[in-house]
Amino acid sequence: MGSPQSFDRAAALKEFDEAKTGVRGLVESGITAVPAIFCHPIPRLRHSPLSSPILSVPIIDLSVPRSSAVALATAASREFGFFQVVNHGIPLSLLSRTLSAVRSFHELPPSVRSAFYSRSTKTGVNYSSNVDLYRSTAASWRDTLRMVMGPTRPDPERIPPVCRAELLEWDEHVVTVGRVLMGLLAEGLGVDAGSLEEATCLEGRVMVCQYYPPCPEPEMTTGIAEHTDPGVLTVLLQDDIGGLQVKRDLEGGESVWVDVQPVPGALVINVGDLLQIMSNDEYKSVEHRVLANSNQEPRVSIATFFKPGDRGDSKFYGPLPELMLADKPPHYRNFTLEEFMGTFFSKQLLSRRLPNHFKL
Ligand SMILES: O=C(O)CCC(=O)C(=O)O
Ligand SMILES: [Fe+2]
Repeated sequence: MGSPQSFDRAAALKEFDEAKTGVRGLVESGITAVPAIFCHPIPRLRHSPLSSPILSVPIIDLSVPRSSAVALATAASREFGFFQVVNHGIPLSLLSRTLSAVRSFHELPPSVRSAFYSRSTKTGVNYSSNVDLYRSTAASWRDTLRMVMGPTRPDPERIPPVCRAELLEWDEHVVTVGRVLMGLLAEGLGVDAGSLEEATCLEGRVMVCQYYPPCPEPEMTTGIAEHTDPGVLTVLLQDDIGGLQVKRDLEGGESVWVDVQPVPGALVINVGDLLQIMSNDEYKSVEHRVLANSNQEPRVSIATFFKPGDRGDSKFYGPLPELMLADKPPHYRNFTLEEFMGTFFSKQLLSRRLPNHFKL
């Protein structure tokens, strides 16, 4: 039995969820304070302008000679776990068109967008607020349209018409960039450039179209709580609002948050937990978060999480076998993708250090 307080919270979560219009719906209703279910009890997890102005995430020009691109992407993945890329080959007009289409979806009239609202991922497309709503200590100021784009795409009819063409086109371009990046990062490990693609890492794709409405009390909550991404690699398109921060460890055990400054035309790339494991800790999957939006305008971002498409129960993942040839002991045991993702979904975003579950 829960205490009266926890009963109230459960009821409030249910009421919010059943309205089916997300955080945007609260803002549309004219609220001027952040409801209790979003208030973070731990001040350090709230919005805090503690970012370091002197550190920044590396920006890599993909039009440099390949050997330089390998060296830069590899160094950034080892040290930061995050970098931005420019001259990636995706037409710049598509970046803004895709972001606007996603914004249009989240700003559809409540009765139209609520038809897509669901916690079920069965159809491969669902709109909801807070993937971990019923598991987290505090909800975050964000709504999400989520699509499983691979290994098989959803029935296009399931994708909201207002952003359908743009997201399907976006997915194609993201795969092209993903292939380039996985090639660079595999080469940087000293294994065959096609190793990650051969491990089907381009095939499994989940696209999340995030919408961070303006928040009346941004210091009370978060846009997305600190977490690492479970997959292999994340390709993120963000608009010009800002708020994404990456944790950077300093010498002496301290850490600071570093802003991922919006750079026009750039994509943000980060290493996920599976790539940290497959690279046997050569590359780092790093904690990041998004502050609750303190601007007047909403923030929009689109993340594609790449993960292996091969999910058979006889297919095991772990440190790349080619890496183990060089007499290095593996840091992780092998596991199936089902076991890996099961561990991911059993946790709230905040508490996960997924690779630790598989450490030897
Ligand atoms: O919106 C962003 O900038 C980041 C979102 C994110 O980290 C995620 O969806 O995993
Ligand atoms: Fe993330």
